[in-house]
Amino acid sequence: MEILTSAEMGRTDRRAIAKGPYDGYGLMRNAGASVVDEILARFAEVHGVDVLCGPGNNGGDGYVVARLLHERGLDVRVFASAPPRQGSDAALAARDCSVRPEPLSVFRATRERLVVDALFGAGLSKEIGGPEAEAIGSTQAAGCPVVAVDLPSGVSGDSGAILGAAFSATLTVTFFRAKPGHFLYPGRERCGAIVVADIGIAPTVIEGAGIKLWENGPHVWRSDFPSPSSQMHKYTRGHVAVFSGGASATGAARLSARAVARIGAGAVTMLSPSSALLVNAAHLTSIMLQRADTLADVETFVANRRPAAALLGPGFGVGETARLFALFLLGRRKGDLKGVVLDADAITSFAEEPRSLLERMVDGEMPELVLTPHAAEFERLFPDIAADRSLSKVERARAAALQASAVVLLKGADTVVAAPDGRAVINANGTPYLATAGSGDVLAGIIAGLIAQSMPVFEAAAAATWLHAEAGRLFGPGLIAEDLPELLPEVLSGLLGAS
Ligand SMILES: NC(=O)C1=CN([C@@H]2O[C@H](COP(=O)(O)OP(=O)(O)OC[C@H]3O[C@@H](n4cnc5c(N)ncnc54)[C@H](O)[C@@H]3O)[C@@H](O)[C@H]2O)[C@@H](O)CC1
Ligand SMILES: Nc1ncnc2c1ncn2[C@@H]1O[C@H](COP(=O)(O)OP(=O)(O)O)[C@@H](O)[C@H]1O
Ligand SMILES: [K+]
Repeated sequence: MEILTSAEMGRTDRRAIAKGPYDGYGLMRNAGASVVDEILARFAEVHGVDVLCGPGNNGGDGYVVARLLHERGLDVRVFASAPPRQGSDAALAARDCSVRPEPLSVFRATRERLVVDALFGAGLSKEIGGPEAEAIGSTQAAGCPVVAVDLPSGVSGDSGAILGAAFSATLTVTFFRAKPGHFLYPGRERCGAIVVADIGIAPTVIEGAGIKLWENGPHVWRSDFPSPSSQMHKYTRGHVAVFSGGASATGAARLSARAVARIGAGAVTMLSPSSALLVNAAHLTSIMLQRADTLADVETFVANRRPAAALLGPGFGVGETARLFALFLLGRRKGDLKGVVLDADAITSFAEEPRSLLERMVDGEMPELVLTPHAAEFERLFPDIAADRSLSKVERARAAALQASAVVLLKGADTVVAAPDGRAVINANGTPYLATAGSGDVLAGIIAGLIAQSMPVFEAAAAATWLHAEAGRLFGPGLIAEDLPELLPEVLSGLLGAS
């Protein structure tokens, strides 16, 4: 499913109205009716409803909700912060609603009554204050159920930021397509359950509109997902080089290597410094081991063994060696090395001089780069982008992807994956159980393993994020990073259809 910004949704509404069959008020009636359907289905025991209406079209939806619930015999009160603009669709909706509005300033929430929040939706343009903020405070104190129309008022639809104050909804009913603020924190935790209602806008209305943001899921990348063909051998199935850290830091790379293998790459070689060879040898079985202390060692390995993808960073150590190895790998030809995943220490190694990485020479023949920073690593590599508080997480990841000519996977509970061409996904199937040491190392391994199997890099990073989160959810409480690669076969069976 596409995710639309407020501006894109506004354009979509206008196109839909121009195309018909519904005019603006028709869409508003459909929107209100869809909210009412959800209320009746989910809050059957509620008899009293307070509908809070703002001055715009979001308030207009509220008047429709109030009218329909009143016609159903519910005890409905309407509280309006300001009257709708004369001649607007909202004014028509208010006219047709026989429940007389009271001023918002007299509204006091009570535990028994449902609150319908129709103060602001896509049009929220400044911080909430005054009677609107008091209404939010009163509702929160009462602890009553809240159904938000389109978005919980106070949540920015574009960034998920809280503008002053915001409702915490039990249920949010949005229209046609979700907005970034439904998926990005902190907005996401204010939405409660999210329903995307069909209000009679044909999906074809957004064709050609250049929408480049999606909720992450198989629909984004399933058609590029690799499966082995009968003619393949282990090296054509994808060979990945994973770089190990020193003797006391080998576990991270082994987690990555295990994930590379489990996601279906045919062969994995661990490149290990001499100091860690014995530790790695004691722990590796199907994964091959190769000594690599110097750049010359890496050059020889790459020239002779031609891995399809390389992963550098987990447990590797921060410093000159990481920079040297990374820039060497990125200087190969795509025909030899499809992609390079730089994670963790490999990202931090460029903190002092990000330009040597970000402004490296790039042409279409060079390996693709995937960067997988968490928020702190992101700030080290992209301090200016991180400091710009006006940017949403999607915009930050996109700006970084453009600057680095790389796919950027910005981690967190709402991981965003962005490509230099502007395509981006927000991930929504995660679980806090993924916040465990080594979990990111597994994710990086899954990406490298998919790239080695010829999956395009943006799709590989998006798929890896989703699969990693599915594995985390499948295990649930007690999850440690070691569990994640072992859950991939089950997740893959679900995705590909067990045979
Ligand atoms: N035809 C359409 O365009 C449709 C629009 N729909 C609804 O329309 C909504 C968008 O409507 P609008 O663009 O009118 O926007 P809103 O109704 O979200 O808000 C706009 C109004 O609020 C004021 N405002 C914004 N922030 C404020 C603040 N912090 N304090 C006080 N006043 C503030 C603005 O000056 C403006 O008067 C959507 O969220 C959706 O609920 C639906 O009815 C479906 C069809
Ligand atoms: N609260 C959360 N909800 C969902 N996913 C999370 C949460 N916290 C972390 N994650 C995910 O867990 C992984 C942690 O990776 P990272 O920060 O690199 O940890 P490590 O370096 O220990 O492996 C990332 O994929 C991240 O998106
Ligand atoms: K609202």
